[in-house]
Amino acid sequence: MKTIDDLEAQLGGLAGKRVLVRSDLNVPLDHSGEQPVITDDGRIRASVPTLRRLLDAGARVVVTAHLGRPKGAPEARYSLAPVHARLAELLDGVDVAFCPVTVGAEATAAVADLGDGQVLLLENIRFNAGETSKDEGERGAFADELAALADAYVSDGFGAVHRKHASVYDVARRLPHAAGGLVATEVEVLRRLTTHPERPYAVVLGGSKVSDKLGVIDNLLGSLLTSGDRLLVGGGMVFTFLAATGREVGKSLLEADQLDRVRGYVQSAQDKGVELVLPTDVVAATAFAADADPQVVSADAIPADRLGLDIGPDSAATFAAALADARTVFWNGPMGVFEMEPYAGGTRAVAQALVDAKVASGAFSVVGGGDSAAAVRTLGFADEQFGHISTGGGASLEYLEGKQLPGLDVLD
Ligand SMILES: Nc1ncnc2c1ncn2[C@@H]1O[C@H](COP(=O)(O)OP(=O)(O)O)[C@@H](O)[C@H]1O
Ligand SMILES: O=C(OP(=O)(O)O)[C@H](O)COP(=O)(O)O
Repeated sequence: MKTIDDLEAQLGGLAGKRVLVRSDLNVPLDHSGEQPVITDDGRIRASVPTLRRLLDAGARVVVTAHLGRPKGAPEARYSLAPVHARLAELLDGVDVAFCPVTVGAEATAAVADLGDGQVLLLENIRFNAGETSKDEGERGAFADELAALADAYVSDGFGAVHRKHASVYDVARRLPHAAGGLVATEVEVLRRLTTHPERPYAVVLGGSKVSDKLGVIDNLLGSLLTSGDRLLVGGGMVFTFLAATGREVGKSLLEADQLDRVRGYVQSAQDKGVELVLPTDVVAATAFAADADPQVVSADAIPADRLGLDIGPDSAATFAAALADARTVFWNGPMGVFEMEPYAGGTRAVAQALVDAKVASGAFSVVGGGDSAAAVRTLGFADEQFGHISTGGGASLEYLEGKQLPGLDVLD
């Protein structure tokens, strides 16, 4: 992949050049108060070194990013305005402007107003249907508009490189381009996770993007994980596993159309000698709320009127034991709704197990994903206690599967 140094050489310097940077600024926001509050600014902080590198070279930096999953039209709760405020604080001493649209006359004028060494953050790129469109023509037309804003493109939004989206993929085909420092660092870690990894290898999966992440298991079992390795499943996706193995899951998250597929995974893990570790107990509540009478119940007997919001204490101990002697661990997706204290125990226990495995046996432990990174930080762990905290969950998983990632392929 070409670096920013290569791009600089190719363009004869970056001073005065308009550089479009795709960052991943998809940070968790707490909307319970009057103003949204960023609960973990890790992705914004991770974007800063590449921006500084470009600003130091005298570039005019246009940043584009998404927040959440709006449906191709503006929605106030997904505005990047709070992210702009934090980015401006982190880029102390730099002029950081915000444009309330992504493309068109207003964006063009805002870019024209940029001076050397200044930054413009464009509003959530997913407010435009062209960004995520499956129609190549529609996506391409939007990418043309984006490309018209800049002289060069830097891909630094590692968390989104598995998406074939206009700002991740198509725009790189239209402008001189390079990988930013964050993408380069993340790819190095992924290479270490896939090239002669020390075993036992453990992958821990959880979170709520169930349909996205269930799909990766097939390939993980076929490629990365071998006999003696472990796959631990918690979070929202576990209920599809419990249901697939004949258990009632009450009102828990369930992907009913994936049951056959998941039965296949269970069989495949058995055939390959990969230990599949599922929870034996669950913290179940009457509603998706902290005060909804959380109770520990057996995973075999989740009451019909309850939903599972965390793995239970016995499961947490089993998960920790399965991680204790692992030499390589990749973890994506919280074990429960860690944002509410009654459902944070499983995530805390898994985080502690990763920390312990690093101390006890020098395990290489990687935590990936926006919410997973937020979870370990808000639960009081420090980045240094892990081998690496990755800004990408789904992106890392797809790489581990051996898949081609559109946003990386296009940079080669
Ligand atoms: N049992 C569960 N039911 C519903 N949501 C869950 C459950 N367990 C975890 N979650 C939620 O999953 C979210 C994170 O999922 P995801 O986006 O897949 O992770 P990441 O951003 O780390 O890749 C968290 O906000 C958490 O509250
Ligand atoms: O949060 C993200 O991914 P992650 O939850 O897998 O870490 C990225 O910003 C990608 O977002 P998307 O999964 O809505 O495309």
